[in-house]
This record gives sequence, structure tokens and C-alpha cells, in this order.
Amino acid sequence: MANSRRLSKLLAYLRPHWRDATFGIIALLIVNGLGVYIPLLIRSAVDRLSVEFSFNQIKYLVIQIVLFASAMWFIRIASRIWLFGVGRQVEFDLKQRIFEHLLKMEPSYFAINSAGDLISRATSDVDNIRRLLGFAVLSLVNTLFAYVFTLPVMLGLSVDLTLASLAVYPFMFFLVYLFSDRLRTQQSAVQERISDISALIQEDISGMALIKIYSQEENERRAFANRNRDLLEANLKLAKSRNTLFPLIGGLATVSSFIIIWLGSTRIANGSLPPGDFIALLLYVERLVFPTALLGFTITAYQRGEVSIDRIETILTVTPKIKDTQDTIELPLYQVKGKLTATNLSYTYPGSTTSALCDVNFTIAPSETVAIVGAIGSGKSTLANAVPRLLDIEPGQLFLDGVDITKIALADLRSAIAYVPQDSFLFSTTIKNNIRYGDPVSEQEQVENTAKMAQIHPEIINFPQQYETIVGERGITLSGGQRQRTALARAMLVNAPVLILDDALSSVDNQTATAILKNLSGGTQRKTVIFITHQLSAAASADRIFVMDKGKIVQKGTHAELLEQPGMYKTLWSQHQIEELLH
Ligand SMILES: Nc1ncnc2c1ncn2[C@@H]1O[C@H](COP(=O)(O)OP(=O)(O)OP(=O)(O)O)[C@@H](O)[C@H]1O
Repeated sequence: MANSRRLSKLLAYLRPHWRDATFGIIALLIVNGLGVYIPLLIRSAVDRLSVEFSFNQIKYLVIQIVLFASAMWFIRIASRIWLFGVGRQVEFDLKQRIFEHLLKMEPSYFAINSAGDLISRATSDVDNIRRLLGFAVLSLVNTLFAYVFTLPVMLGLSVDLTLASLAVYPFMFFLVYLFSDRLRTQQSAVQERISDISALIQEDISGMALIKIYSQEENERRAFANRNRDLLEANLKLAKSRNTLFPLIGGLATVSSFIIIWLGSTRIANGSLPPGDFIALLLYVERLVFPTALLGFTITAYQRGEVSIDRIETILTVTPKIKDTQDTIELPLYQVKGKLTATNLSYTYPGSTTSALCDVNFTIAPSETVAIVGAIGSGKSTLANAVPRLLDIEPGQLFLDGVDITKIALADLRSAIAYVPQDSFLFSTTIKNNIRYGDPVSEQEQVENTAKMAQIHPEIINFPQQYETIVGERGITLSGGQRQRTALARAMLVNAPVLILDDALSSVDNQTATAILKNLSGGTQRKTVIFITHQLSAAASADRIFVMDKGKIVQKGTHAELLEQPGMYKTLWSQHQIEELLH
């Protein structure tokens, strides 16, 4: 990103907090004004003492100095509170923006961008921007004011001494120029390595059981050590550059003081410089030493921030592919009947050469239960993901109640469709909160009724805390079948007219699965159900069955109809019956 664009991004981050930033900068202005004025008072005091060495001569000056110095101290504190506060505010805003943006992104985005990398950008990079807008801005503005206020007064006291003390500055700026590109590249490398480590930790914690089952602790330890070492090397390289640059800048700044002492004392000795002017000049040079020595830190904070702006903007500038457009149609829930139609529905995953769905055609009537069966990888989940637009499908291929789903407001479409994915993810909260996730204000009675329909209620009431039982991360403390039925209850509670179950009962025995299906297709509030399964005996109870192969629907019909025709279903059913006999 070009520097001007980065600067405009920074200003945009600051804009909402311009008031505090302005107060902070005005406070710095006053601090620097006082910082220049106080040495002038000290100069007067020294001059008076040179005439007659008595405290009475300078008592009012001393009172003034104490008062102004105290005021300066308070105002300096205020400037830090305002400017560091702005950094914190921007940190809050950015974290919020990143999270809200990620919520809008489609699932495929998270397949390419690892959680660890995104977390590191939302935390460590945002932190760098906070430091840039707090510390670096304060320090830069302070240094600028220090020079702008101090130099004219110094020149007024002695042009040649001032110029002599500034002789080292060109070297200082040259050094900064020399190091700046290297520092930026090294900083960027550090941020990338932090992301790599976060990604590995995140993935390994999620897959800890697998690591243990395959006894891969040693390999994972080595993989982590490699990434950790890469981070260490990147950090050491950066530290080497910083530790060379900073002391050099600090050392050069101190040389200015030596020059003033050396030349000034010679002048005092030959009477061409009053002692008061000498003291004032020395104080001014000292005033400049600290901000100048800090320049190195300021530059690092700035460059770190620059790298982080790029990394954060990379997230924020990606626009979601699946979103509402101007011609979006609203489809209120009470109007939805639940008819689903596909016309030549095709889908190819980005980067893939073969179609996962190829010219799929069907109509599913409202309240109909359709089971989808077929070989592994035949496109069943892809079809399930296409209906609630979790995939970016082309317009004119899928319709809900005759309305193109790409035209329906996303929120309306998704409230009309309840979807239980294969992995039955649960949040680390109570079973009750998991079941009422789609409608957090549901009453206990409603939660229990849905749990009964999902055939999980008797097990829940056997837990010591019953519905208040906290499930571990991703529901780890429940069995696979319990997790699946809790996820199913969650989908049933929202009472959407369309329900899609993607192999969502695979860990449930055939009898329970069939009972659940009966609950879904019976009752007064019948839903359109798409039931993807490998359990043929459960599929047999559906109104119709679609058989998928290589992205196409190759057979459609009732269980009885399909058994009468030669084809994949008949073969699968014969295999299923042999398996049942063998059990
Ligand atoms: N995110 C993805 N990126 C690329 N290809 C994918 C992706 N997800 C699935 N595929 C491919 O698309 C095809 C259909 O996959 P899909 O998951 O829809 O099959 P499925 O019938 O649900 O299989 P299963 O019965 O194993 O769940 C497969 O060839 C699969 O490899």
C-alpha cells in the first residue's frame, strides 16, 4: 500500500476521535510553549544572580518557575491521557470492524484464511496500530513542537552555537533513512511469523485428539519449534537493527550537548556569552535530546503500525461474495410455503476443475420430505450448502417458492431454512442455550418440546445439571449422537419452513433416526425436509428419494418406485439388506 493511502487510512481511523486528538495536541502545544518559556526564566534568574548572589533577587522567578513547571507536568499528563485514549478507542473500533466484517464473509473465505492468522491480525496487528496512534503520534507531534518552539529561541540566543549543536542532525536523519526500509521489511516478517504460530496453535488445539491418536506429539512439537525459531530469528534480526540504530541516534543527540558545553564554556571564559544564555542553551539542547533519542522508537512504532495497517486492510477490503444487492426482494417468514426448485443447478468450487453439481433439476413440494442418498463425494453436501446460499451460486438456478434465492434478502432466506451441517458444532455454553441459539428468548417449555422431538430429552434430564449442563468447547463433553441431536433440536426450534439435515443423524441408530424423521414429517406444522443420509432404512421412510452420483441426480422416486427400476438405488438397497442380515 502506498504511504499516502496508509496515511489517509490512519486519518480515517482517527476521524471519529478528532476531539480528543485535538485536545491532546493542544495540550502538547502548551507543554512545549512552557518548556521553552521556563529556561528563559532560569536564564533571567542566573543573570540576576551574576549581579548579586541573593535569593531575594530571584524569589518571584522561582515561584513562577515552580508554578509553570507544575502546570506543565499536569498538562503533559492530560496530553498522554487524551492521545493514548485515542489509541485505545481506535483499537476498540478496529476490533469491532474486523469482527463485524468477518461475520459477513462466506464460509469459503475461512477455508482459505486460517483462524490463527485472522486472530493474530485482529489482536497483535490492531495492537500495533494502537501504539502507532498513541505513542508514535504523541512522540512525533511532541518532537515536532519541541523543534519548532525551541530552535527559534536558541537561534535568538546564539546563531553559531545553535548551528554548531545541530551539526550532528544530518547524520542522524541519514541513519534513520538508511535503516527505515530494513526495519519495515523485518517488522513485516515478524508479523507474518506471529500469524504462522497462531495458526499452528489454533489448529493443533482443535485437533489435539487426532495428534494423540496418531502419536504425532513429537512431529507437532518439531513443527512448532520450527515456527517458533523462525519467529525468534525474525525478532532477533529486527532487534539487531533497532539496537544498532537507537543508541546511535541517542549518542549523536548527546554529542549536541557536548558541543554546547565545549564551545559555550570557551565563550563564557572570554566574556562573549552571558552565563544565563549558556544555561538556557544547554537546557534547550537537553530538551531536544530526549525526543530525538526517542525518534528511533517512534519510527519503529510507526513502521510496525504501517505493516499492520496493510495486514488489517487486507481483511477489511475483501468484499463478501454472498450479500444482498439493490434488487433484493424481501420474503417474510409467514409467506414462505417451502417449495424448492432447481433448474440446471451447477456449481464448481473455486480452483477445482470438476463440477461438484452438474445440471441438477428438481421440484420439492411444500411439506415434502426428500431423502438424498448417493456415493461419497457425489455432491450431496454441496447441494445442501447451496440452498441457504452458503455457496456463491449463480442466479436463475435455485428458487424458493418460485423466487430466485439470489434475489431474496439473505436474512429472510436463512430464517426460512434451518440447516444442520455434518459436523454438528456446539458452542461452549449450556445445552439450553445451544438449543435456543436461533431464538435466545425461547422459554424452557419450548426448548424441552423440541428436545423431545429430536429424541434427546431423556438423556438431557439424566445429566446432573440437566438443561443447564455446560458442554465443553465445540460440545466435546457430549457423545457424537448427543451432539447431533442437540444440533437437530437447535434447528427444529427456529421453526423454519425448510429443514436441511446433512448426514445429521449418522451417529444415531436407525430406529431413532426413523422416529425423528416421523416427528419431522408429522404434526400440524409440517416442514419441507431435505434429509441427506447414508442410512437407507431411514431414507426409505421419506416421501421421495433422490439418488446422486458425480454431481447429478440420477434417480428420483419413492422407495417402492426406485426398487422397481434397475439402477443405483436398487444396488445400494440390496447391499444394505445384506449388511443388515450380517449384523
Ligand atoms: N470446499 C471445497 N473445495 C473444493 N472442492 C470441494 C469442497 N468441498 C467439496 N468439494 C468437492 O466437491 C465434491 C462434492 O463434495 P460433497 O461434500 O458435496 O459430497 P457429498 O456427497 O456430500 O460427500 P459425503 O457423502 O462424503 O458427505 C467432491 O468431489 C469434493 O471433493
